[in-house]
Amino acid sequence: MRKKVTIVGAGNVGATAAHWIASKELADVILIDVVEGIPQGKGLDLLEAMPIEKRDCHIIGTNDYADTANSDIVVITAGIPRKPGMSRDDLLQTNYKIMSDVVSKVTAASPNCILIVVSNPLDAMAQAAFKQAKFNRERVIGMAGVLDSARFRTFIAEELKVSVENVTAFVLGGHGDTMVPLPRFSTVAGIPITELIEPAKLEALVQRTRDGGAEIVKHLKTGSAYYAPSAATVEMVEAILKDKKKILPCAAYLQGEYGIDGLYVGVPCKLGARGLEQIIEIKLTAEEAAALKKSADAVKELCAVIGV
Ligand SMILES: NC(=O)C1=CN([C@@H]2O[C@H](COP(=O)(O)OP(=O)(O)OC[C@H]3O[C@@H](n4cnc5c(N)ncnc54)[C@H](O)[C@@H]3O)[C@@H](O)[C@H]2O)C=CC1
Ligand SMILES: O=C([O-])CC(=O)C(=O)O
Repeated sequence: MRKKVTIVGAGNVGATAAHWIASKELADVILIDVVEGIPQGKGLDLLEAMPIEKRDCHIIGTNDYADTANSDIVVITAGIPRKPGMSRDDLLQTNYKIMSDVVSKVTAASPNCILIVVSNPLDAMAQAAFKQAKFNRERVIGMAGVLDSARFRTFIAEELKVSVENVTAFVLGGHGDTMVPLPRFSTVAGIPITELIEPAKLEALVQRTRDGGAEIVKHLKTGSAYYAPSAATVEMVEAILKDKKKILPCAAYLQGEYGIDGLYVGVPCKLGARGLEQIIEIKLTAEEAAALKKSADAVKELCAVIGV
């Protein structure tokens, strides 16, 4: 039997994630939304692309959580995106209400699923989902670091005019202005980028990465990025479905790792069939550790506002 992935929120990120999943033939997809007609229309439209793409995935759109029953993975993209002039944190109260509603429904329908949280502000939403779902931390994971690292990799590849395939990068911390790109752990064909890009230029790439979401919002004006975010989400989905044991930067509930306790923050994680299978602790310099702490403190502040 094919695996079943539910995507909550049939908007830009949700529908595009469904597209990537189907194009890679990873699983059957249930697209669910509160708006009537949109998930049904997008789901059927995508299903009708399958003969052309030669992919046997079944896709349906629905407003009924009964259709999502016993999903292997549930991706939550429900919520409002930001507009120019807003920070992700401005979405906190609205998206917290939506997250609470969604988590109670998906966990009732799929008590054994793995939850991947995408809605912003990401780390606080992951924390809210974790507290409400009452799943163990292996089964509630937030998507941000894969996206932030992909942006950093893009900028490095463009700067050095090398294949994106040569570039690896790590971005830790919360998915906000205080995120922590780590040049020391970013490489081109195994060569640390600190050997290849001079410090001032590198700092500019780091800052562009931190502002990567806002850069897209400024162009789009009506919403935020969705191609790279959905591709990043689907890399996590694939790692879990295929039990790849892939190391990816994800938001995970820390219990003492990196000196942080009881909080979702982005760190290197191993993803496999059980979800979050391991948190990798790397030794940070004093400066990197201070930046990570500052980022975690910003997440903690947001969580305190909504009491999670
Ligand atoms: N973690 C990350 O790195 C990223 C997070 N995001 C976040 O993802 C979220 C979605 O972004 P977009 O898809 O661009 O927005 P969108 O507005 O295109 O889609 C959101 C969808 O959620 C639906 N929705 C609202 N309340 C719902 C509920 N209670 N149940 C089910 N569906 C509901 C809406 O009807 C809409 O179709 C935003 O919060 C955005 O900030 C976006 C990009 C990257
Ligand atoms: O910028 C936003 O609001 C959406 C997002 O999280 C991103 O693209 O990094």
